[in-house]
Amino acid sequence: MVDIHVTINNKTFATVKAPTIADFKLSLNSGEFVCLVGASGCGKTTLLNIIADLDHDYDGDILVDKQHKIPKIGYIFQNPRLLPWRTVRENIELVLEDQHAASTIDALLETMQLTQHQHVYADRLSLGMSRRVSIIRAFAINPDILLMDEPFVSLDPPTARQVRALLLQLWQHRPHTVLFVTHDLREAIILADKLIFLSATPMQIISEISVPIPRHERHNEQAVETFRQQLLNDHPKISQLL
Ligand SMILES: Nc1ncnc2c1ncn2[C@@H]1O[C@H](COP(=O)(O)OP(=O)(O)OP(=O)(O)O)[C@@H](O)[C@H]1O
Repeated sequence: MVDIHVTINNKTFATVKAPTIADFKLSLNSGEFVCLVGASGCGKTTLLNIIADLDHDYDGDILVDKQHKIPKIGYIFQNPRLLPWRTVRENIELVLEDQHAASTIDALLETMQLTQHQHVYADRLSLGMSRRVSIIRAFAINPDILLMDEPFVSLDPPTARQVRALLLQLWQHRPHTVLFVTHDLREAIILADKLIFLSATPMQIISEISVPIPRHERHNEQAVETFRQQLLNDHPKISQLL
């Protein structure tokens, strides 16, 4: 686990006049679960792509434990991106080379309740199962940081609840620094240590708020709802982002 400091002085796409991101600083403490909440199109995916080193065309830098280096990234997209002609286990094996891979995969499959499905081809899985496989794949490489771009969007509510709970279980067994993008404030409150609310054009941080609800009470819908209402009352700008 590592601390990550992101500075983006300016990110402007060639075809767009105004900067998409400007004067932006974000610090992620080692092992912290941070949720980014911002309106559609404000620049969240652009930020994740810069951190993942998929986009170099910006003015700024990324520091990993105070050094200039590219963090090892686990990137979980909305689309699970599994190879349909490979089984669950084979899709995970693709990202792991070391000799301890088998026991690592066994443990991850068990935590994500996929042991019985490990030999099923990926195109036979439900969306919720595919998302669980993509989460395993990202954790399996033991990344410095996990980037998650709305990974539970379009799941029905009970499946989203189940996958969220399994993700948290996995994260608590194997703590990682996580940057998680969502439009769903309830989801953000359930998952995050810290919420970061973002403005658009250019994308900047409006507020950073720690979630005071203890982890063992996050399943309590009333506690989550009370905090959500309090946030919306205390920070009227937040409701405009959702
Ligand atoms: N390759 C590109 N070329 C030009 N403009 C782009 C490019 N990629 C993104 N943009 C623009 O940058 C802005 C931010 O896009 P981005 O996808 O990062 O937003 P987002 O916050 O992730 O949106 P959403 O929540 O809808 O996924 C948008 O106005 C988008 O049109």
